[in-house]
Amino acid sequence: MQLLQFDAKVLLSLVFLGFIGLVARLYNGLVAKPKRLRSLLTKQGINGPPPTILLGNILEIKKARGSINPTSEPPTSHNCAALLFPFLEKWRKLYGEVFVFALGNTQILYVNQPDAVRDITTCTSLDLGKPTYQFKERGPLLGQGILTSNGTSWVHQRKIIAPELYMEKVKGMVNLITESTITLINSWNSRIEAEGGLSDMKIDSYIGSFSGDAISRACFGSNYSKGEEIFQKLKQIQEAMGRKAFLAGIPGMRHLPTKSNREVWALEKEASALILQVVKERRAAENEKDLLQIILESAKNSNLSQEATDRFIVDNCKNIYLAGYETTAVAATWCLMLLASNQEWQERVRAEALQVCQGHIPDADMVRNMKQLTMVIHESLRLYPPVSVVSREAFKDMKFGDIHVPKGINVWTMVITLHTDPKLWGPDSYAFNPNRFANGIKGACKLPQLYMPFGVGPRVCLGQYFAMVELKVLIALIVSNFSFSLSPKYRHAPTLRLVVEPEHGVDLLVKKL
Ligand code: HEM
Repeated sequence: MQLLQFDAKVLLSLVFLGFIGLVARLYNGLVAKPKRLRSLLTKQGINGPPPTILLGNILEIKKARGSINPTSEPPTSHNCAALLFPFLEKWRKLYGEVFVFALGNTQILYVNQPDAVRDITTCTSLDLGKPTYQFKERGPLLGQGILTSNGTSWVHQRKIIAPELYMEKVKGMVNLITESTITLINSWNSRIEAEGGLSDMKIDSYIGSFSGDAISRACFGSNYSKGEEIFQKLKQIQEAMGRKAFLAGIPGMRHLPTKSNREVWALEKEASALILQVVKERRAAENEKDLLQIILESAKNSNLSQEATDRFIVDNCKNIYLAGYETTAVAATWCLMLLASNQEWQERVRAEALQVCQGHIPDADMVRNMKQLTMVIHESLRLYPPVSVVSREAFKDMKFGDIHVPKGINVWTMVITLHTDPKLWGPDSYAFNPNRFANGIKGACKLPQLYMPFGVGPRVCLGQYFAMVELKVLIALIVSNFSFSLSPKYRHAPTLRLVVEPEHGVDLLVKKL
């Protein structure tokens, strides 16, 4: 009995120690392993001063992000890098434009040194590609479409999709985009009328619906309402994945049939089934020339098995949605926030839109002629770039200038930091001043290649023309129909989810003109 009691105590202690060990392992999995990183880099023979190896502690990062104090004042300084990445900004001041740190098991080379940024972002070697850890984490959401693939598979997909989003093709889509915008204008009109001429509204869901509608029309043509259903499913997958984010970081957890994993898998199945249903209907009709049709035809011509063809179609539809929906929606939302807090620019953009469009719905030529609006959009994308970090993984040892990039390391270029660096943009780099773009991007920045809201090089955004036209049509029609200012409800708190977005949304006081 005595022995048994002792055994029970020992057993309990062992269980307890095991539990502590497990917690420590999990925690350790979330923080850096500097020793391993140091030996990895020393083996690669890095020249010059040794890189700084830091403990990228996820808990510290979370704490720093949580300490942002939202304010109701209209923002006058827009230093998003300091708000969103305080730890990286601190290290940058201490260690310069190139250093190494680790985030969990991922080793990251921070590179914001201009020549190295140029060499890395424009590198055409297939040995430098999209980080593979992202596919693992976001597998159900992205699959293996153009956004996540590398090597010859990426080359193949890019060749098919890119020509469909060239400027010439996008010009033919202006009418689709105006249809989506008019839906938004009508719903704002009804709401303002119902609320007695002035509405205090959170604009995010309206802008999100606009962006989803526009991309649905471009992708699925006449089946766009089905496109919206698919798109709702993708949003649900994204939300469900957000809920299980913590567990997803634990090795092996992604594949276990936990409740949250099962939810994601079920949603993924439903989204795939919906996409394939549209494809089936389409095969019967075969008279459309939208993005889905192009993807379909190319899949048909590439001798893939039925299963591989289906996967190719489903993954690329998902990728185009995900690449094009939230990015454009937040870009438009930030731009409207900036116009609401800078009345002078709102009036300038309105005067230009009214003069260029003369009461007509904007067409491709009118869109091209709105110079003030282009300057405002450039400035808005400079201060609030939806994609704040561009990342790559080296698939073999590489060298850029005197920077050695060991195989397996991830390279981060901080777009958000480059966009507001006073050395590149002058002393007013944190201020909203669209005038800096009066002579184009070259006139605005000392090193114009470092202005990269759409990325640069071989993986530059395929949807940049489409996105610019969307933004221009939307803003031009909004300023032509309404005047708006920031609501007292607005709390300025940029936050980083998949993209840089307003944590509490954007509230505007909107009046009909
Ligand atoms: C304001 C809106 C947008 C912004 C700021 C944006 C930004 C970006 C950036 C920075 C990249 C490059 C990432 C890298 O180099 O790793 C990218 C890639 C991409 N974007 Fe966009 N994007 C926008 C809208 C769109 C739209 C509307 C579409 C589709 C219609 C789209 C489709 C894509 C695709 C397919 C890629 C992947 C290209 C590749 O990897 O080869 N984007 N985007």
